[in-house]
Amino acid sequence: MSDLSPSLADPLKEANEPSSPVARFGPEAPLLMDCGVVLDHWQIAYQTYGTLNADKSNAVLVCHALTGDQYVASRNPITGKGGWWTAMIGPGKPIDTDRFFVICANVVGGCTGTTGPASTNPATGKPWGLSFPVVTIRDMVRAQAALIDSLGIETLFCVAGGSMGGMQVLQWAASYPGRVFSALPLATGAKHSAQNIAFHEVGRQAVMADPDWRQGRYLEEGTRPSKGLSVARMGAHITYLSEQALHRKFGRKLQDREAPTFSFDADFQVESYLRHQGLSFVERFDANSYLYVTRAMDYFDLAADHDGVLARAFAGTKTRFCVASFTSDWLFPTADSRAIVHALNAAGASVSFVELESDKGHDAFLLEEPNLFATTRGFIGAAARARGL
Ligand SMILES: CC(=O)SCCNC(=O)CCNC(=O)[C@H](O)C(C)(C)COP(=O)(O)OP(=O)(O)OC[C@H]1O[C@@H](n2cnc3c(N)ncnc32)[C@H](O)[C@@H]1OP(=O)(O)O
Ligand SMILES: N[C@@H](CCO)C(=O)O
Repeated sequence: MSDLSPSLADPLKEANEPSSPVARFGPEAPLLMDCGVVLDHWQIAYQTYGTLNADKSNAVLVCHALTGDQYVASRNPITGKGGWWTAMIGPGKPIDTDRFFVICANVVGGCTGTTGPASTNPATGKPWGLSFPVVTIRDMVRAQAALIDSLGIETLFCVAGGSMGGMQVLQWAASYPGRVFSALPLATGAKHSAQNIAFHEVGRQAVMADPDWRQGRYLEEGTRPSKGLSVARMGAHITYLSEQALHRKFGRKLQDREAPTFSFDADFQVESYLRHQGLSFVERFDANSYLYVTRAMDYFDLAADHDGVLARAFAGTKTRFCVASFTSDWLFPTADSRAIVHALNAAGASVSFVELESDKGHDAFLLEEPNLFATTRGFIGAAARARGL
């Protein structure tokens, strides 16, 4: 397996050169959003890696998760860190940029260059804030389709992503069935569960309870609701891990001390770790974007868009699917993936399914998981042969 699991020891060393540094696409056509608003002026920030072939048949669209960005396989200029999926994408890697043209775009509502609540509303000259229209997963995908059109790509060879990225993969397959040759939804679901909505609501309330949030107008008022956003991330981060992973990493070990301090300082390593996750998050993410993007996930319910029957979302599909879940993922448990697979089978789709053994929880899809790399390599390789690539 060692050739399938590139080292993550130095993510910057692993980072690739994007073929489109800081590309921005500002379409002439307005974006019609599910909430009924028409966004006249908008843009998408995206990165590409590898080379588009002559007949434009080798494009892989990678969709990012909740707080991801377009820097999927190259240095992120905001954090200075390597891309979030450098283990998966690059020359010779499971999504091989020597063969495929990889595109990754920041979602609408996001905060790394694509239009979102922190962008300026041209009508007022001020940040949109909460006057930005509520975004759905389908809006994100509609915007990506405009980008893909602009690149002259009719059919994507593959659409891949985990978590909220996986929701976009499913939405792509449902909205544009003729434009997706293969689809790789990972650690995801066809709807957000009540428990997941509940966790998101706790996070949003933490943001909105911060007095520096200023009813969403903090950019105009020169404040930042860092404390609220940090607490939101701390809570959410627990859901991305697992009990086993927390025990393995930290157990009940104390942080830089021999004994409890009888205070509310971060005595335990796990407390110090969560504080670090919260603090580093607020340096790279906008609080209002957090409200909008979590909401988009909450609203996602693909069956509801098809008379309550998920299989109808995939009726007549020719797309080849590979669905994967992780054993320790309690945020998007294997049952969620099975529901997708049942619907795909009912729709007569070509689908394979794998439940990957891992104790790393939901975020396992972001980590060095040799079995995930092997699955991806195998699925993409077979699809490429079927596509004649
Ligand atoms: C698909 C997408 O779109 S990507 C989405 C956006 N990106 C992410 O969500 C990535 C952020 N998430 C993470 O980092 C998640 O923790 C994981 C699970 C993916 C990473 O897992 P791992 O690589 O195992 O890292 P781990 O969870 O141990 O965290 C390491 C960090 O915690 C810090 N840390 C570890 N122990 C402690 C401690 N006791 N006290 C304080 N900080 C600590 C490390 O210094 C390191 O900090 P750094 O990231 O600033 O360098
Ligand atoms: N930890 C990842 C996945 C969450 O689903 C993120 O923040 O985007």
